[in-house]
Amino acid sequence: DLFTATADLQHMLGAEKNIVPVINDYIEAEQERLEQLKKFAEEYNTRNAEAQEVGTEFVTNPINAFLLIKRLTSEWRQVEEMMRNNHAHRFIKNITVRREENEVKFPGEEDLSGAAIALLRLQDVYKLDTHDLANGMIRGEKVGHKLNAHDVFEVGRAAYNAKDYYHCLMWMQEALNRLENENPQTIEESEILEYLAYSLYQQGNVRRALTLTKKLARIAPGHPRARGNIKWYEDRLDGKELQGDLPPVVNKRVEWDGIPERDAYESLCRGEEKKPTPEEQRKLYCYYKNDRPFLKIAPIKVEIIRHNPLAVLFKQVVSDREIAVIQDLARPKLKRATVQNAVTGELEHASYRISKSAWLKEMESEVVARVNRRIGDMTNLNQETSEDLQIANYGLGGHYDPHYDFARKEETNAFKTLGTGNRIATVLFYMSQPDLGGATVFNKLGIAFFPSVHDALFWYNLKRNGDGDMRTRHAACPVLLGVKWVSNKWIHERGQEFTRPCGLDEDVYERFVGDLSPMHRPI
Ligand SMILES: O=C(O)CCC(=O)C(=O)O
Ligand SMILES: [Fe+2]
Repeated sequence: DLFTATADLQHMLGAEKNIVPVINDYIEAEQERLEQLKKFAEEYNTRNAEAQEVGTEFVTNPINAFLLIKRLTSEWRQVEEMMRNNHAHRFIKNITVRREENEVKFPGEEDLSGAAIALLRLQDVYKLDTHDLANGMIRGEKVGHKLNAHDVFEVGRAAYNAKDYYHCLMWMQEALNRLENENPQTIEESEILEYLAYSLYQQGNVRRALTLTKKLARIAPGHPRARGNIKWYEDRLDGKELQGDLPPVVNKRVEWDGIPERDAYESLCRGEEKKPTPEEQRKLYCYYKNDRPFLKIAPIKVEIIRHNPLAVLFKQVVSDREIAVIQDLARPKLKRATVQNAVTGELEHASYRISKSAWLKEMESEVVARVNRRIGDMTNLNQETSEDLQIANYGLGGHYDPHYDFARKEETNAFKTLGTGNRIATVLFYMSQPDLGGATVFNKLGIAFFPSVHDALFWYNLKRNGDGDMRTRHAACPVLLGVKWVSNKWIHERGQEFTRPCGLDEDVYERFVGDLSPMHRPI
């Protein structure tokens, strides 16, 4: 699939460019063929005109009779042949071969529905209006093309296929509105009506479903399902509620989609943060970190974002050149991100994590090794047991729903093979800055962090007694506009016995990065 990473989507522009010469060559070949056919027609015409002039006597002449027969047999076969000799297959084959040889990346059905579902996700999270989106508007700005009725219908159809009748209804209604002003129309009204009726029914409005289906039967008398559907909706109504005004359309979003904290998460994505109290604010500060030999000459700027649990931002810790090298190394390796099934322990694709990622080993490049060393200097944590550097590129509406980076007690299979214990801390480098959206949000803490390129966010996932810190539940919000690249380093427990010793009580927390104090001392 292409839609899960913008790095791959960019290849599609090449595919579109490739199509133009193919269509043009095809048109040229066809024009030649049609010219020849025209010549045949002209010849038939002149010869027939002569014959008509002579009249019925024309065929009493054996030579003429022979020629006429020939024209209607062997010559006609030639014409037939030429009519059938459409060159389409040759050109289509050409494109198919190139697709298979992967010279050009072509999106498939999965990409079309993935892109449509991405629009719906963005619409919900960022509260975007269907009509505005269909006009190419995001947050009052024109960012893209206007969609025609067929485009809008296609989005609605993807919602329907995902059994998402809430969005199906909105988009089918919009498709219908658009169709009214179209000339020529890009889709048949009857197609829209069938979907619209069904989603109205699913959203609890059987009477409107029935009314629309009756209209469908009227405008498309031969429709294969209209009659049956009318009967079906009538049966649902069971003769009741047939009189009076049609009930208003109430289109409610499905409340349960597997994310218990959905509303809180989405509002954070929109930047609706819980503001820190003046008291909390007073305790936030920046400092130069120079507690390691290398940092004496190149201190690192640290910004404390919040306390207990501590979250900090390391400022300007990766350069443009390093980012470019890392992206170039990662690009050919990008694979759709997987998530671990909590029950089976298997890795699988999931709609709640849309991105592509790659792992980079230290041996692959001095740049990767250098970044790893820097992480040691940033965090004071032992890097020998860390995972390789993970690079992620988010795709259309790319996101990662709320999750923990550490393995919970019940997830016994996680990280077992590594033998390095749980993920004690996370470093998240921002390697690009999306134009809109794409925040990292901590929904329990009520903070949203909008990517700032070159910086890295850092937090401890485990408490000082080794238990997972449930307050670190976090998510990557969908990218609304632009490109999001991040790079993660997951640091493990093993080897941190001296770099992050256990605290004396369960609530001990760091007041700054690398704070070794064993006591709980609130600030
Ligand atoms: O991309 C982000 O903002 C967060 C990514 C994340 O949480 C993860 O990959 O575990
Ligand atoms: Fe995460």
